[in-house]
Amino acid sequence: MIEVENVTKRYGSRLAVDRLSFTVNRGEVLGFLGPNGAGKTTTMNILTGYISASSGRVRVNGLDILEAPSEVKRTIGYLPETPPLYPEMTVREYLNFVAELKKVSRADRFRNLERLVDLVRLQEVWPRLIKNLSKGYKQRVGLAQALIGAPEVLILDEPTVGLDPKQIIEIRNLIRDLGKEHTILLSSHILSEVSMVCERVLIINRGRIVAGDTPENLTRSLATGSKLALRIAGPPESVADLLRRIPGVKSLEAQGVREPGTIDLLVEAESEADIRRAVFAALSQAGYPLLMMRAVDLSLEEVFLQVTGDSAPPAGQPSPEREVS
Ligand SMILES: Nc1ncnc2c1ncn2[C@@H]1O[C@H](COP(=O)(O)OP(=O)(O)OP(=O)(O)O)[C@@H](O)[C@H]1O
Repeated sequence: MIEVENVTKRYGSRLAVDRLSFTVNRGEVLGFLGPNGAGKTTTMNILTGYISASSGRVRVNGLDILEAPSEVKRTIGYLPETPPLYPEMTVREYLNFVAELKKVSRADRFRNLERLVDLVRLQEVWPRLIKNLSKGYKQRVGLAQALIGAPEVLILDEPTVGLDPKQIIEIRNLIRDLGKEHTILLSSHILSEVSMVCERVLIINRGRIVAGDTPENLTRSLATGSKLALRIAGPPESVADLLRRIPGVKSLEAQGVREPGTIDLLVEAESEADIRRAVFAALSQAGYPLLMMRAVDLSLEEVFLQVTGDSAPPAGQPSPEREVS
């Protein structure tokens, strides 16, 4: 649906996007993840025809953006980071105005807008001035303007930035619903957001793609060995000695005491080794009750930091844990 081939963008001597190539398949929700200044907005502006690339090629639905700009623009709905709203207009006036700009025929306009208002849930604020709306509603109006003219592709630049937690959940749910009928490219620097909403993620850093896969595969492929979080009732020294002797155990890390008389440990296994049964058997044989065992995945935060060149995840950001027993 979208083919980006070797796209480079320079601002003077600054290289914002460096030989970027990727495709977005029809019906896919693709996350575009990267730190500030990575080149996300620049890429999106090129895809939507707002700015031109210094070199490279973009095709949407088989059409080259430089050869058929109007057709390509009709296929794409764009929600820039700051939606282009007119504060002195009511929601109704503004969306009618956008429909006019996008040359939606008068006959289709009413039906188009009625459906949109339903979809984006704007009924309540339809007659109100845009300047008086909350940030969450303004973002919905922004989404509605992107959806006018029924484009197949939606390009959303940081759609939840500046929203409160409730508004963020609402907008994410809305994007997930829109993903059923649209091809979506969504940029974000919030890792949990892309893993919740997107089927595939591209991580971009300094204008280049440094990783791309499903969120699950990214976390799996970069994991060096599996980790287990354990809580065991028993004397810390003896428990640690016992665990160290189990074949396949690579390292142990004390996690402190969270329940009196118990010890919490993080056990890292050699790559591919499944040590769960051996851990259970050794502890039960020694009479040390195993109170908790969880597999600990590499978080998307850790993947992101690995591929963007930082060495460790920020302090106080533990990996999400997955219950296995
Ligand atoms: N109009 C411009 N003139 C000069 N440099 C620019 C311009 N727009 C962007 N840049 C630079 O290009 C690089 C990529 O910027 P871009 O806005 O695309 O990144 P981003 O990933 O969207 O970042 P953010 O998450 O902060 O919006 C940055 O170094 C930025 O300073």
